Amino acid sequence: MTTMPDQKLPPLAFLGAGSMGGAIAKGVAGSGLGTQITVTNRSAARAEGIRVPGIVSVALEQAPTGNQDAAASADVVVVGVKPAMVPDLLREIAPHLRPGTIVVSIAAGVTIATFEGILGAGIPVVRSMPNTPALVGRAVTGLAAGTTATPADLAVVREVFETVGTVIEVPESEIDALSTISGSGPAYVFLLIEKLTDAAVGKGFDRDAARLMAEQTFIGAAELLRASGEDPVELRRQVTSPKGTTERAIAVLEAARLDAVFADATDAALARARELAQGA
Ligand SMILES: NC(=O)C1=CN([C@@H]2O[C@H](COP(=O)(O)OP(=O)(O)OC[C@H]3O[C@@H](n4cnc5c(N)ncnc54)[C@H](OP(=O)(O)O)[C@@H]3O)[C@@H](O)[C@H]2O)C=CC1
Ligand SMILES: O=C(O)[C@@H]1CCC=N1
Repeated sequence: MTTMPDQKLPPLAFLGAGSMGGAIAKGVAGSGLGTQITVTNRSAARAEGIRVPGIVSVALEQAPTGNQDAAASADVVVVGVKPAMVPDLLREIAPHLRPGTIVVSIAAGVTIATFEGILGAGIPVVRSMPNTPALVGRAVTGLAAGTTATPADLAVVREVFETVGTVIEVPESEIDALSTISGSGPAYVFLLIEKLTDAAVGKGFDRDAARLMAEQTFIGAAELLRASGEDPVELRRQVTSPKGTTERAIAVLEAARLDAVFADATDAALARARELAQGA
């Protein structure tokens, strides 16, 4: 480790600055914990979008050895490209990693065995599954240690992800299932907001008013859940006046078997993670 005395985190490299890699990098940079963060990205346009204080952003269009250089100078390298691109990227950086450099996966489906098979025994691997609220310090990240990652390696990666939210350590066998809940979860929430907004438009509100009602209701409910520490079942009960209006709406939602819908949706995500593991 080459952590400077005034730095809380080791030097980090993020290879691939898309929705997820970019959100973590920006979230870590915004956390105020001084560290060296290098981010690479294939296109200059997206590299430009990540050029914020605390981040050195490198576009491969302009610096073709950017991944190799970033990998060589970091203690923790986060691989942020699409699952299908992971093997090629690992083969590209493997000769340039210093022994002991921790390589962190954020890729859906791709196994630790795939990482370790390409990187070799001297490179500890940690598999993670974050989510995009990392950008605002509210991620949920699952972490699973590879076969040669030590507790100290895992602790370093935990520290990085704790700067952008909550960390849950799980065995690798549970990472895909966790991904179907928290990895994909923000998309489910945004879909529900979209649908509630559409319902408001259907009641005659203009789209701006509809969005305000739907979005602020979600944000307010989430904040109430967080601040109260109450069970969501109890908070729902408090809204649902006996013989009132909410009771009727909830009855319709329950009749639509939301439990089965969510079970099916998360099963579909799990099946896709297993396809991705096969390189599909
Ligand atoms: N999106 C999410 O909510 C989550 C995503 N993940 C995982 O994160 C990974 C990335 O997904 P996501 O962020 O959605 O995808 P994006 O397409 O948004 O990001 C991938 C980024 O990688 C860049 N890139 C492609 N090839 C290279 C390369 N060789 N070197 C450097 N950069 C490269 C792309 O650049 P350009 O577009 O400029 O060509 C792009 O900006 C995936 O493995 C996914 O499974 C995990 C949890 C949640
Ligand atoms: O959709 C995906 O494949 C990634 C993994 C979890 C969230 N986004």
